[in-house]
Amino acid sequence: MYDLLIKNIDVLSNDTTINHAAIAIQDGYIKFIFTNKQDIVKATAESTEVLDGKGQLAAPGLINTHTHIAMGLFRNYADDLELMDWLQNAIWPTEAKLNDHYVKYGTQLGIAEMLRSGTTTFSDMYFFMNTTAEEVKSSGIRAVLSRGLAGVSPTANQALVENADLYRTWHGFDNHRIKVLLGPHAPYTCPDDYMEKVIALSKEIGAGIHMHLSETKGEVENVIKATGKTPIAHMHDLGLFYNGALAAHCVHVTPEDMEIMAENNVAVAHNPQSNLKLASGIAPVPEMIAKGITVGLGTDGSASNNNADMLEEVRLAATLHKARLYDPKAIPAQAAWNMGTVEGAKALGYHDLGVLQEGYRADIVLYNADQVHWMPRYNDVAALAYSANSSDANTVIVNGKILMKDRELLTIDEEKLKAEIKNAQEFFGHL
Ligand SMILES: N[C@@H](CCSC[C@H]1O[C@@H](n2cnc3c(=O)[nH]cnc32)[C@H](O)[C@@H]1O)C(=O)O
Ligand SMILES: [Zn+2]
Repeated sequence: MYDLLIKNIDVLSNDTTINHAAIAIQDGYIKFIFTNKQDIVKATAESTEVLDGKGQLAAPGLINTHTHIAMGLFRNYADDLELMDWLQNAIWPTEAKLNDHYVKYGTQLGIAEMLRSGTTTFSDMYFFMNTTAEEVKSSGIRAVLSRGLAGVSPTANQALVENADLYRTWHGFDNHRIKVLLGPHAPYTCPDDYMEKVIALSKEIGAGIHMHLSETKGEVENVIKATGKTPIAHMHDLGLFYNGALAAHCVHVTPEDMEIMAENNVAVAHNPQSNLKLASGIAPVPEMIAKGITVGLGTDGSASNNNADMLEEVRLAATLHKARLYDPKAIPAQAAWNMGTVEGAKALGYHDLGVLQEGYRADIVLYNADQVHWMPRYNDVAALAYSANSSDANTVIVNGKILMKDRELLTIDEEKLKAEIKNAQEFFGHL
């Protein structure tokens, strides 16, 4: 018996489209991809639920490797500032007014937006994370959660306790639909003695690391001034990478930094839109990939993007580096698509996610490909990277469960959500 069969469907598996296929899902995994008609007839009779995928393309769900998802609450709140000005003068004073109630609806807003645009996994760094975990649980999306840890904050030690609790409560939930990392925020908010506590806690409980690193020129210059080393080299010397890490941004990294990252399994969350908008720069992604570093894509928070649309990040990853290097082959469509899917999965420690293949986790997006901007259908990966709209995502499945069907969210009450976001806007007001 299969829990779900998607039939009459074109399936994007790695770089090829399998036409007229059927995907059989059992216990959250892709059990079979059938192409033989008789097999499909048989599987139809053996399935609890059958979806007709006519006119649609099944593709792996997008994987957002770096965000602060509840920051959707601050979308279009303070724009056109550079990182430190934006954080210190706009965002942090406003975040001081956050509580569980607002984070609940901010998280729901982000999850609704991600599901609607074909994202099935996100990696978050924020606070009030137990609330975020509850929203992940009830919405059915996949998430890797970390509690942002700022050593300079008055709640620095309490934050460590919260992150450890988050790990103990949620890590591994629902066959690893939820995982937990520690979230030391950044070099400029985490002094060395605090990083030592983070590393000790990581070793004690076995949790991995998610940190902003080498985001701006100013950050790198300040760390060099204080320690004589780049942020990557300094964190390496402190022992942060003893078991790999997920590093967000890595815009300003040297060839020596890249060697350290490659040798120590430091994966990168590349956030091209946020880096452009905060005027941080362009990360040397082709160079990092050439060194063997795993690079995934992220949106960063919706206050610095200003949306959670991963297809935009795929498109930017595919185009930005071409122009920077005057090389159309710098990041081909397939490489950008892989960064948005299977490479992102690897960066988050999932090795059976991000490709539609037997034995892989059933996180699947059905795109409505029967539209003029998809035609002609020479190359579906190129269509996704260069032509598709994220709203072409029609049906979304995570862990074998349908979370959006024909553009209707099945686990989120959108009308209530919109009303709550209006209330939040009134509460936070203007700067
Ligand atoms: N300071 C918080 C915890 C930090 S959560 C993660 C933080 O990252 C911030 N953030 C969002 N985008 C970026 C970015 O691009 N670089 C650095 N920090 C960011 C975000 O506003 C949030 O404050 C506390 O009181 O416990
Ligand atoms: Zn960030």
